[in-house]
Amino acid sequence: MASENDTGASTVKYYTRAEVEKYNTAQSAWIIIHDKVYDVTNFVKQHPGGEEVVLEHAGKDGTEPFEDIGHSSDARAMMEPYKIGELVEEERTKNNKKKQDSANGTSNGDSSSSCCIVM
Ligand code: HEM
Repeated sequence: MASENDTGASTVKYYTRAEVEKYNTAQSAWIIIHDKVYDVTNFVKQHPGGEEVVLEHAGKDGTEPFEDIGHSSDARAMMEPYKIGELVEEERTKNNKKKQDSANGTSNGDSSSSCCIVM
C-alpha cells in the first residue's frame, strides 16, 4: 500500500533529557536507549541482568552500558513494548547535523548568554 500515515508524528511523543531525568526511581523508571525513551518501571523486575543495573541508569541515557553488555536481538525486541517516545531532535546523539548547522551562525551576538560546553 502506497499511502501510509507516517508523515503524521502524532503518535510519537518527544521528551527532553531533563524530563526523562525525573523518572529515576524504582517507582517510575525511564531510560534512554538509542535516543528512544522507555518506561521500564514494570520491566526492571523481569530484567535477566537484574533490576539494579537498569535502575542505576534510570532517568539517564543507558545506551552505552546497554551496548557494552551486547544485548541480544531478543533483548532489543523485548524493550519495544516499553517504548513511550523519543528524544526531541536537538538532544539526540546521532543528530549532530543540526548542531553544526546552528553553530555556524555568528549573528547571535547575545553577550548575556554564555556558551555551553557539551562533553
Ligand atoms: C529496556 C532495556 C533492557 C532490556 C529489554 C534488557 C534485556 C535484557 C535481556 C533479554 C538480557 C538477557 C541476555 C540477552 O538476551 O541479551 C539482559 C541481560 C543483561 N542486561 Fe539488560 N536489558 C535492558 C537494559 C539494560 C541496561 C540499561 C543495562 C545496564 C547496565 C543492562 C544490563 C544487563 C546485564 C548486565 C545483563 C546480564 C548479562 C549476562 O548475564 O551475561 N540491561 N538484558
